[in-house]
Amino acid sequence: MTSTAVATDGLTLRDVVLTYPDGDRRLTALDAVSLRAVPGELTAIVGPSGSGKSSLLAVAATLLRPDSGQLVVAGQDTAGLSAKQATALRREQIGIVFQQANLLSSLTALEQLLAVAHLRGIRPGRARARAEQLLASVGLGDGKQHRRPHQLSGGERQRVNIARALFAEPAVLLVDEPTSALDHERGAQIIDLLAGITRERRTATLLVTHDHDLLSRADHLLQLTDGRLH
Ligand SMILES: Nc1ncnc2c1ncn2[C@@H]1O[C@H](COP(=O)(O)OP(=O)(O)OP(=O)(O)O)[C@@H](O)[C@H]1O
Repeated sequence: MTSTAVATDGLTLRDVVLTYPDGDRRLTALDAVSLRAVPGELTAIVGPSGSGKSSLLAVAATLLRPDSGQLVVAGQDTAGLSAKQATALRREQIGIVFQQANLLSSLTALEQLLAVAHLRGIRPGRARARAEQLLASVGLGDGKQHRRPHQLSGGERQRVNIARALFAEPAVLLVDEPTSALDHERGAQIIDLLAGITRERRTATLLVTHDHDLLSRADHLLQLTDGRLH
């Protein structure tokens, strides 16, 4: 089956069902979930532990294939994609900010971004200029780009994480509990940063969170309960 281009940008899920094996039955983690995240807008999903938030992000990131339903990323229907094609789509169109900044302990902030550039085969000179510009845009311009993770605060590490996710200029930005490891003030700064990035870079941003400050900054707010979206 070949993939079909669909006249829609951002991210669309339609009637997505995801189940996991559960003994001799199946547990329904996502129950006919439909949503649309559009460029330039921040869509937040809130839900209790076990409601399916991580599962939803994993499907949106093409890391898990749903049992049924449709996922469209930047106009590309993912249904017919091979694993290799899905990886290529993820690399080009999707930025993922995980809950814990998964930074490599031996690399400086700048090198974390250059490692991504290397994997993508981007010329070192060009990559460095872009990495420096991106780090400056998330507030890490003043020499902090040469620090290693242990020399940065939790909020600064999260900024590196965000800059890294933006390296490929993704159409879709997926964010998992970005403020969970931060105090109130640092969390608020990260929220401002994500809201600004969404508007300025026109990313279709989908984030899951418990943080009520974050929720108040979202353009759209959806509630997930037992795998169903309201
Ligand atoms: N790999 C798996 N195998 C079996 N069941 C799973 C698996 N991953 C998640 N589940 C179940 O699917 C449901 C949704 O889990 P998910 O991790 O998506 O929820 P969540 O809202 O992200 O929870 P939390 O906030 O605690 O991270 C839960 O009932 C969970 O136990």
